[in-house]
Amino acid sequence: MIQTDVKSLTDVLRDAVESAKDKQAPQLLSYTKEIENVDPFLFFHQANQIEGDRVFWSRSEENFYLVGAGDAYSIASEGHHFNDIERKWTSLLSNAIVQNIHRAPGTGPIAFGGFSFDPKKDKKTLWKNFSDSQFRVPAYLLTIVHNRSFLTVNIVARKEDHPEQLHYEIETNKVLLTNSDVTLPDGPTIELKTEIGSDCWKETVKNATDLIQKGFANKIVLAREMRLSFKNRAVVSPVLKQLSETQSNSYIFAFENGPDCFLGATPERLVRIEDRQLFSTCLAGTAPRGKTKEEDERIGFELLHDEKNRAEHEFVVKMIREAVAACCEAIDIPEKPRVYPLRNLQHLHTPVRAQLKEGYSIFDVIQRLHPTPALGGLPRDTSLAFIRAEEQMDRGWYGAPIGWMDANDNGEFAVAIRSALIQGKEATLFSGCGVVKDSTPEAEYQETAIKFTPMLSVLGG
Ligand SMILES: C=C(O[C@H]1C=CC=C(C(=O)O)[C@@H]1O)C(=O)O
Ligand SMILES: [Mg+2]
Repeated sequence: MIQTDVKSLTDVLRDAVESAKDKQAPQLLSYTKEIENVDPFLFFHQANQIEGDRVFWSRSEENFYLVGAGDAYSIASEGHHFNDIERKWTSLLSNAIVQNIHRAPGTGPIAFGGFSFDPKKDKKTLWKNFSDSQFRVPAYLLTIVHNRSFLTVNIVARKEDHPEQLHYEIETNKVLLTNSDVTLPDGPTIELKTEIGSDCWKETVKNATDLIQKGFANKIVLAREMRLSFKNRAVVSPVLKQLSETQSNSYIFAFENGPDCFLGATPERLVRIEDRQLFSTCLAGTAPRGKTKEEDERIGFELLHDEKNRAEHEFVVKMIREAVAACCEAIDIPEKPRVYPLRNLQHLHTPVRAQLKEGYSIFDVIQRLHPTPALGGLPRDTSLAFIRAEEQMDRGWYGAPIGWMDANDNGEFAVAIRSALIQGKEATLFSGCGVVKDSTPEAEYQETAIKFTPMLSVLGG
């Protein structure tokens, strides 16, 4: 990576085109500048007018936002080729010209993307626009961090490009993206709501429970779908804004691929790496929220002491502890979970902290962690084989890692649950639950019903 001194955009564009000519190969240029504060939802909305797809990421408690417009560069593959993606990303960075004096997290060149849950599952047309592994470097990236806004322009310059022309395009797009004189349209209105294969799903839960009781597995996570039809094409920007306003303690994310947009509000962090510190989360075990403070506290207390939910949770802690031990030191995991409240439900939660050992990257951690028994089960192979064979749906990107990484080895991935795939006038919502020996189909059905609500409520439900 060539870090340039402070130069004007015109000058670095000229450098990039010259370099493309010298190398006879495209040259990635990344140029970051602090800008006036911008509303991230308006930026996302306006990004619809820029060629290419959009991405969104936020953690509202931390006032951290990443909003990407257009693709400067993409890396995609069928299958989970973690090493291959990492190699391509590292090689792209090593040849990039970067001007980023601020070096704030999430600024400069970032790769934003995700994975499918299980590349070995038969694919359904629902997910036809998504690859098993797919990352993009947004052409325009808004980063809001510590109450400051930054705009990074990532551009692949080619030998035949004219620096002045590129400059003109960038300036025009910048004006468009940061235009604050727009209002967000309304969210969608539902015409039809269908839960897919509920009876069959309950049957599968029963089969999984039987298998567990016979000792073939400890835990199997099973998911189901709900389909919505809207009156008009759903616009994503107001949905993201509403998610952000209603779902605290969550990551709000969106990844667009042509006419489709996968989005959600997930409470589950898979891994965050910051200055080689690793943070992960064990999240499993669920109960509803109470209507009054007393009822809420009673339900939370019962959840903490409930044998079935504690078992569901412990399988996750055990596996994450082992996975993290393989690539970290100074591991810190509390003995007991605590209650993690969300708007519509509460979970058992155990935070994980560790120090990533030299020679390991965020991809090494993802590869070891995915899928945790919060989405797959235990043992991993047995549960995945069961899901592959018995689950009636294609999870696609639901339940899989989604997130970003920057040029300084920092990054963060969440597990894409509480999510939906919006496709024009339709949306598919996903919800799953951990089946253990004491599970009953009806209780698991109710649990998955509550897990639809974060998405359903912002989609007009
Ligand atoms: C699989 C989902 O949730 C997981 C995460 C937290 C709690 C879970 C549970 O209690 O079953 C699930 O393992 C989902 O929301 O679709
Ligand atoms: Mg559960």
